[in-house]
Amino acid sequence: MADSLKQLIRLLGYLREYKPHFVAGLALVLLMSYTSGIIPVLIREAIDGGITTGDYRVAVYYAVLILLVAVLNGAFSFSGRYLLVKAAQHAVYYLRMDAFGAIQRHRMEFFDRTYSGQLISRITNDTERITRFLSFRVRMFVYSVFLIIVSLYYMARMSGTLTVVALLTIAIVVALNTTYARKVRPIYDEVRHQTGVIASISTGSIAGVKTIKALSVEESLQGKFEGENEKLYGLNVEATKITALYGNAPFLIMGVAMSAMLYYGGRAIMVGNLTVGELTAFLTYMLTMTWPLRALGFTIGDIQRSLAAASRLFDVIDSAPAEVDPPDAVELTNPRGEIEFRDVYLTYHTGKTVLRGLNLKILPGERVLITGPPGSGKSTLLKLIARFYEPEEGEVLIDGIDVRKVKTSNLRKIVAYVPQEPFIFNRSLGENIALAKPDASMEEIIRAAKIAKIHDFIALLPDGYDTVVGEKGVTLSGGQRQRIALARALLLEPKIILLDDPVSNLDAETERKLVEDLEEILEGKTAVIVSQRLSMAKLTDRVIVMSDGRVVEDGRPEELAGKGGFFSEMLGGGGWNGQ
Ligand SMILES: Nc1ncnc2c1ncn2[C@@H]1O[C@H](COP(=O)(O)OP(=O)(O)OP(=O)(O)O)[C@@H](O)[C@H]1O
Repeated sequence: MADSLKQLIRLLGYLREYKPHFVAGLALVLLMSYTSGIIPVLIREAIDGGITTGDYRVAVYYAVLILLVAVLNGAFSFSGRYLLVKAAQHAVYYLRMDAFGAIQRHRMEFFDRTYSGQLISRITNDTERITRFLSFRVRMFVYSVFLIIVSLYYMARMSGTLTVVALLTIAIVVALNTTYARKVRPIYDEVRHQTGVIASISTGSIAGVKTIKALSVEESLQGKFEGENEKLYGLNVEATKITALYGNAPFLIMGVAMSAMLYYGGRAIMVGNLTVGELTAFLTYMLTMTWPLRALGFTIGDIQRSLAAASRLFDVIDSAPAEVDPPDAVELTNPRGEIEFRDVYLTYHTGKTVLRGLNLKILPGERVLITGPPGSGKSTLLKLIARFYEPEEGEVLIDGIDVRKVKTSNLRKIVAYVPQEPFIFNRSLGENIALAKPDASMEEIIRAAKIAKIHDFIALLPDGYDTVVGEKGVTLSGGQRQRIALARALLLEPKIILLDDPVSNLDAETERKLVEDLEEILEGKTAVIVSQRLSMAKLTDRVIVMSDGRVVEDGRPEELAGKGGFFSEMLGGGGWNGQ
């Protein structure tokens, strides 16, 4: 409870300069409740003071008054809703910005632990729920509670017994609606989840259509889809059953209450304890309250859930590092490109220890091939140089400085990491190359593309560098994607270039060309290349073989070729010169 209050206060803090709008919106909602609550009293006056006494002018007077109050009620409702929705949208705008910023600041490890779908849901579903809460639920809550108070006040002044009947009815209906909301919500959550499952099977089957057709697995996929579709159907039927039962029960109870009022009220009128106007007012109150009572049941259940959504978003925000760099971070102005691992240990969040006391020094301008069996920690080594992960023990140094002490923006300029499967965004080729330097000039982009040997291909496209890649745009081959990623990396003129398995997805001819071009691309840079391919060894002047997180072979390729270890096995008995 105290926790929920804290979340609520923090959430309201996001209203910032829109707090007055929010407060004014709430005040207008109160006025709206009041104007709704006063109408039955005016009806009573019209009946008792005009209709039953035959005073035509009194009846007309109240009719006009009711019309005026109704117009006011509409105006309050409109402006209250407008102000609250505007304020809520602003609060959620800031919240979304905060959450997105925090996600950007999070370290790689966070993304290993968190499902991307969950994060997307935080930014989309959770913020949507909070918007609804701040604009609609809060409004309905305030409106309903205040309307009930106003109604009970006027009712109590007319008849104690009838007010007790009304009060009992209110309690039962709110309890029923709250139970209904509590029962149906988990099912609707499952419906939402199941709809997601069906969507992901559909997208998977569309994205992976080639594999599905190649393996002829359409039928088994259809079977899987059918199973999930049946589940969704079952859930919807269950929700409908609960809705049918609980959705109608409150109307029945209201009906019972009104007939009891009519019976008791009728007798009270006959003995002169109640007027016709008063009874009509009571019945009108019951009708006026039917919908607010229903909304109240839902709102009560939703407060907790909306605050839980807010709390999930706050968790994402709070767990992100406030600053990416430590305050004493330095810049390397004239990097030489030396890399050193000093007794480095790394364990991933899964508990898997990948590096165990790694020691390694790579000299400026050296070209090193890192090879070894799968899972031996080769890619991890590259990721530590780029500081995607930080060692739990030991240090990774560039030019003798711990990478943790180098400003991230500076480090990204010095070290370029080209992943095995580079991500090409659904944007233009020019934007994709200039990703790390959005203000790069066209000359810079073209220069990088030329060095990466992709310029000629781009120049031949009708839209050149403005050609959009991806859905509804041009499709790139594996080799072209690699070269775009290389151009992207080269744009910042890095001193150190890290290539993670650059040729694994390429055919022999594309691989041969890339190796040839890399000779030029890597000119004057320290290069660390992870690969199992011999073609890559041809490019390098040193080979390091990793096994189980340690260096087991280290030397010039021609030296290692004859040693009978992993590298000479990789040569397949052909020897270094024989290749
Ligand atoms: N982000 C991560 N979270 C948890 N474990 C990881 C992560 N990345 C890698 N690992 C694990 O660490 C071990 C080493 O992985 P790494 O990718 O460094 O090996 P590798 O030698 O490059 O393998 P490959 O040649 O198959 O790419 C593997 O067992 C892998 O499952």
